[in-house]
Amino acid sequence: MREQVFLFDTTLRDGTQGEGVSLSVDDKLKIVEKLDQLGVHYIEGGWPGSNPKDMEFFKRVQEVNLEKATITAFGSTRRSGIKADEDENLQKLIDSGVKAAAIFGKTWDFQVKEAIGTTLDENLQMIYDSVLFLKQNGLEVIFDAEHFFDGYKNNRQYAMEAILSAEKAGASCIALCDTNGGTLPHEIYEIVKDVCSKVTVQVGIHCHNDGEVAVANSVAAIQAGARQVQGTVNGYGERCGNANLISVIPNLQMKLNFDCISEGNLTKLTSISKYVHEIANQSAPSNQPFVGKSAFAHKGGMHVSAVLKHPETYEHVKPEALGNARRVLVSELSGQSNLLFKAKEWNYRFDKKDPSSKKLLETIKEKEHEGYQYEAAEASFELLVKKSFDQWKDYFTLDYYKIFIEKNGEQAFSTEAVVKLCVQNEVVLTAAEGNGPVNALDHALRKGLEQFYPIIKNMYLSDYKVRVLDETDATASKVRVLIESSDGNEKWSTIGVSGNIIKASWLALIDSVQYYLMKHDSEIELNHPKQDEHCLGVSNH
Ligand SMILES: CC(=O)SCCNC(=O)CCNC(=O)[C@H](O)C(C)(C)COP(=O)(O)OP(=O)(O)OC[C@H]1O[C@@H](n2cnc3c(N)ncnc32)[C@H](O)[C@@H]1OP(=O)(O)O
Ligand SMILES: CC(=O)C(=O)O
Repeated sequence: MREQVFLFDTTLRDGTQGEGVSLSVDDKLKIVEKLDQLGVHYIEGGWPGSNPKDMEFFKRVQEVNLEKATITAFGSTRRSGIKADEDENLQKLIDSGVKAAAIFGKTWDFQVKEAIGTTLDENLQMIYDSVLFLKQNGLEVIFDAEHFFDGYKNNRQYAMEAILSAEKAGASCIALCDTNGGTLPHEIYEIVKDVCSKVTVQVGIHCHNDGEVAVANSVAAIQAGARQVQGTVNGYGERCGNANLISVIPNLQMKLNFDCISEGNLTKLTSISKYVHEIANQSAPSNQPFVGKSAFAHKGGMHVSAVLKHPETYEHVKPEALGNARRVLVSELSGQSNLLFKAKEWNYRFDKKDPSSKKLLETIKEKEHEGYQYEAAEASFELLVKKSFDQWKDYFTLDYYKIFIEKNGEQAFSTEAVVKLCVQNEVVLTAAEGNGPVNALDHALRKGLEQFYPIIKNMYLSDYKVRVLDETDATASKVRVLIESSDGNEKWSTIGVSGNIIKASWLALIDSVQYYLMKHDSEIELNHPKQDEHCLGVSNH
């Protein structure tokens, strides 16, 4: 039978101790609902004794209907020299209206003396009194044994006395904290095993990631007998963060056969991770294990060839089990298999032996050598594929463009672009102003095209990035321009490379427009008679 591991999420408390992470009450409430839907057992919402925001959270969360999660409030043991019922922090835990509290207490003798400046005996009494007081007021109490592993290594007897004091007072779980995050998995395993043989209540684990082993440490603790795991979504937390529950859960559930959440809910991990990154305004690392965009992205030709035969050749778990997806990247490291995968994705008929597919691979490698990077510009890559397979259609051709930049005395810069195109057999000459040369070109191009293809009014540039490819050539360097475009529903990326930034931008810009028109070809076909040779102009490229 699979054993249950209880999940204790502290994204809303320890997660917000991470630099740059700040959540409003509304943000916290939204995350609570997601965590509950995932099947998390305890959600630590904050520290009521710390600030009015957390107090408001505990008030408002009472109105949220939760299926599974127990909302938990965080605090510390009573201050030294006062009684538990005189301690404001403990009182606020009760006032917060929660059913469970997690309080931290010192278990490292050095910290008792140096950080809180009291005697070892008084600290044991503080732990006992505080747990008992909360219990007597009807709360379930989880005792966070702060710095437990450092304490155990320094003075094992005292560290054990501290947690036994919490157990004696009625704590339901003793969560062993690697507060400084410097302990290694083999030490965690040994120490947790020893503790599990000496306490009768549930043992939990709370790891920080300073040695970059918080997930491994959490897993080791569960293997040694702990049954509650504390951590945060995406590993946010003080300094280098906490154990990332988004990785801990699948490791425990898919590899070690523990139950953490229901099997079906594993597929929610990718969307929950993204959701929390979004709300916390953090960029999602592409290489985040299990759920990142690159977690199942195959680039090397050898890998793709094998993955097409058997995905498990280069995947440790199935991406779809986590709500993620397999991707194949195209680059100078590609083989025919990468193209085969992409062609299938886009419904092209593709034969590895076809000379045009070999030619396409060569073109990609040459272009990448020039500075193109197709893995970041899939729309440009798809256009390249279209060209190779003679499925290309020029929706317009360029005769010329001219750009005028004027700076006149005190006046601000003014920029104007003139574009001459051939569209549907008609010559079109337009001019437009813009904030800068690329913006002016964009406006002039659209002005010329909108009358023929009104649909392009829906698209806009959502991002524009320039990268200097060889900075040793200073202003003569080649640049790579990446443009991201959107129509509010879809996003697509295109690329241009040149020694001239305007030309690189133009190449990326026309790819973006060509791509959008190609994708909506069925909607514009009627307005698109065949071009006669008269007006073909020069190639866009
Ligand atoms: C390992 C962890 O992550 S613990 C959680 C850490 N998180 C936070 O600190 C965020 C929230 N904190 C806060 O809002 C504030 O620090 C408060 C409101 C809790 C306390 O603020 P202040 O009263 O101004 O105290 P301050 O933060 O300066 O110092 C902490 C005090 O708590 C005492 N203390 C620390 N740990 C404990 C403990 N386990 N039990 C009792 N007292 C403790 C310290 O000795 C110190 O008291 P002192 O000033 O008499 O030396
Ligand atoms: C309690 C806690 O957050 C820690 O010891 O790291």
